[in-house]
Amino acid sequence: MKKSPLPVQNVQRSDKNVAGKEALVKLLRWHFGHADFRGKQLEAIQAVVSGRDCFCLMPTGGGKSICYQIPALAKPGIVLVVSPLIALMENQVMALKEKGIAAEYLSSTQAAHVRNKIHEDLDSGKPSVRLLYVTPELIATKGFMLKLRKLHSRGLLNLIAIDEAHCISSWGHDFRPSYRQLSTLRDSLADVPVLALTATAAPKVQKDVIDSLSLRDPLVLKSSFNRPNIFYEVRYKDLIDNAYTDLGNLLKSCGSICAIIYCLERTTCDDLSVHLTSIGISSAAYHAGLNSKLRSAVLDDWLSSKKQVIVATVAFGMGIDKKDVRMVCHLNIPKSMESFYQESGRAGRDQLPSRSVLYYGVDDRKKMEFLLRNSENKKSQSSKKPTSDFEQIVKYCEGSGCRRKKILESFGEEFPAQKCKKTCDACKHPNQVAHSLEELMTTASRRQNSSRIFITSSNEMTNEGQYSEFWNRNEDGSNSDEEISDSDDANEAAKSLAEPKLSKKLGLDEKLVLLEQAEEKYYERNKQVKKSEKNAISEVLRESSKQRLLDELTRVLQQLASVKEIDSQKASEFLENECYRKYSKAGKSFYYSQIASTVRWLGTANRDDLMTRLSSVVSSGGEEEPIKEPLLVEHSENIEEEDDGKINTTESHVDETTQKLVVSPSRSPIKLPHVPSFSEFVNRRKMKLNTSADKSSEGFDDKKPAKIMKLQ
Ligand SMILES: Nc1ncnc2c1ncn2[C@@H]1O[C@H](COP(=O)(O)OP(=O)(O)OP(=O)(O)O)[C@@H](O)[C@H]1O
Ligand SMILES: [Mg+2]
Repeated sequence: MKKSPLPVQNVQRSDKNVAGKEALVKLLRWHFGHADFRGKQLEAIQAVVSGRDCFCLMPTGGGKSICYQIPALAKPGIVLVVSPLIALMENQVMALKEKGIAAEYLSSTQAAHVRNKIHEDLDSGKPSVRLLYVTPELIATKGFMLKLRKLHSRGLLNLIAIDEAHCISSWGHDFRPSYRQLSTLRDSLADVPVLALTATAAPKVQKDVIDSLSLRDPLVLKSSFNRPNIFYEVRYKDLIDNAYTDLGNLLKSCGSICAIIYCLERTTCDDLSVHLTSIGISSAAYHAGLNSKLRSAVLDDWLSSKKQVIVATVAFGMGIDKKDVRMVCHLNIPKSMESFYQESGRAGRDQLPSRSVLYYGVDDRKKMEFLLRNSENKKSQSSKKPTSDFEQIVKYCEGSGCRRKKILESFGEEFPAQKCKKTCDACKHPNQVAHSLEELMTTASRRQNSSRIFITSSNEMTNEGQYSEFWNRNEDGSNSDEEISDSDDANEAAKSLAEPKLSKKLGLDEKLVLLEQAEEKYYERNKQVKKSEKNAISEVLRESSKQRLLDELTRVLQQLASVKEIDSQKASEFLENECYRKYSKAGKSFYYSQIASTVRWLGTANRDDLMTRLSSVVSSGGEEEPIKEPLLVEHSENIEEEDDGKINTTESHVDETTQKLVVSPSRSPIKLPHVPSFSEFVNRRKMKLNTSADKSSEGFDDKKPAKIMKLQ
């Protein structure tokens, strides 16, 4: 049953010009059912009720909303709340209405008659609304500003609250150009107190917010950003078999808890949600690729605990007030410590023990570096440094020592590790974490070369419009009247890397394909690039191919433990050189195809195959032989693609006296198992995608030669 609202009280004490605590606590208890104020809530409320500007920094879930909701009940007039998301406004207005508090929001998504009703109320002599939620875009319109001035002239504007105020700062992790226009509020409504609220802790953002809103001698309230009820943990993808399985097991071991899983890509959200559902965890995907109806249905199901786990991109969560989220997982590394703090902070808003688990992978790090570098290059005039912000979260994952300390110190807050009291994995299991990090470093150093691919590629793609949205919201978006985007920008960029839809765990193989596709797209759009350049095999591609061969060979040699004679480093160089010599003139597509074919051959090779093909790099156990020129032994089948697309089979052997490769037409049928060429591999995948119904076509179409392969 709804409570009847307490009449609006003028709680300002005439003697001290400070609102009385008792009256404010009474309002809090009556309307919200909380026993007392938390942290700095009371100070913030008293400041704004007495007419002073206030800048309020409180951690996620700290209770910032109360700081403007109570003033709306404590003083006559309207509290104007500026909020960045329609979903967030809806959520809060609904909750307030349920408590019997007269709150409304104005948005272009509402039916005209609803909006008209609110305007009528505002224009009336005595508006009933106490809290009016609006978007920054609406504030920027002349008509609405005129309305605000009128309200103000009638003494009806009590307070202007800017929620998620960090959105005004381009230093912040969630900059919204439309927030910039809020700087005009101070000029137009000079003596209305302004309350800026944020959970963003970076000092440069704080200063930017205060300056941009022209806050006058504001009371600056800062709470500690420590979230003692959250246990922080990092899991290393490179050291576990499958992150999906690991995550599934983790969730299962926790019982039917409420959780949020953040992924970088929409496709991953979909895939992971399907996986979790298949193992009996009720889950749903949420991202900007779903239509708004579906998204609100998913949100409702999750808020009402019909669904246990929501698998989402960063489009999800700002200001969502679900108290009992017990776990927030990041399946991919976030773009900054600020983003991580905000997102992980959605766990445990009820202050009960909760958990943050970040799955860190070297490949993910490279991908994120790639995206950030693109965005940084694109916005070269801007002074922000996404990549250096990113370093903080990389250190969080890759560094030893207390995780909590790292989070807090990145926000300029001193925190001795002893205070953590074993509430992070590094403090609770220091040896285990140190061991994992050691293993990770070994893996990472092996892969160092391949990281260059992404970095180089990102530089090449600087001008690509498709990547421009990654770091911040669209800076040209200001003309889209009240168009509040909750799209997951990172996702757009990632998506273009991730198509066609890939399997759950991206291997180097797929990544190279994606890179190749990205390169191809780039060349297509830059007609001035010469054809010859387009087809050249770059050093970067060669290095990455070597690495790819090395990875596969290492894996194969681990399986075939009896093969001790092959030096994988030399062997991978040998194999790469072989492909290069053969296809350097034909161009990178053929070269690449041959590399892929060799990798697949490695995957099927047995001891004898390896010993035969790699005989030149097999050590005899005594003195090491120098690597011979890669002209020697071919594996018995040698597929060459001719201009007409036919495949000629040749056989080769080494002439013992001359040590030269002798190639002769094949006399015998192919002996080794068929190794699909890269084109066959690609075409088969296309076929699979197109005719998924026809699951029976297992074999490859041998009549279709590799020539039809064209990367795009
Ligand atoms: N004084 C209080 N006592 C108990 N609970 C409170 C108090 N103040 C707020 N809360 C509760 O804390 C939760 C978080 O509040 P709120 O949504 O205002 O946090 P926030 O600081 O705005 O977080 P975010 O940064 O995520 O938006 C809510 O469920 C709210 O009811
Ligand atoms: Mg909030």
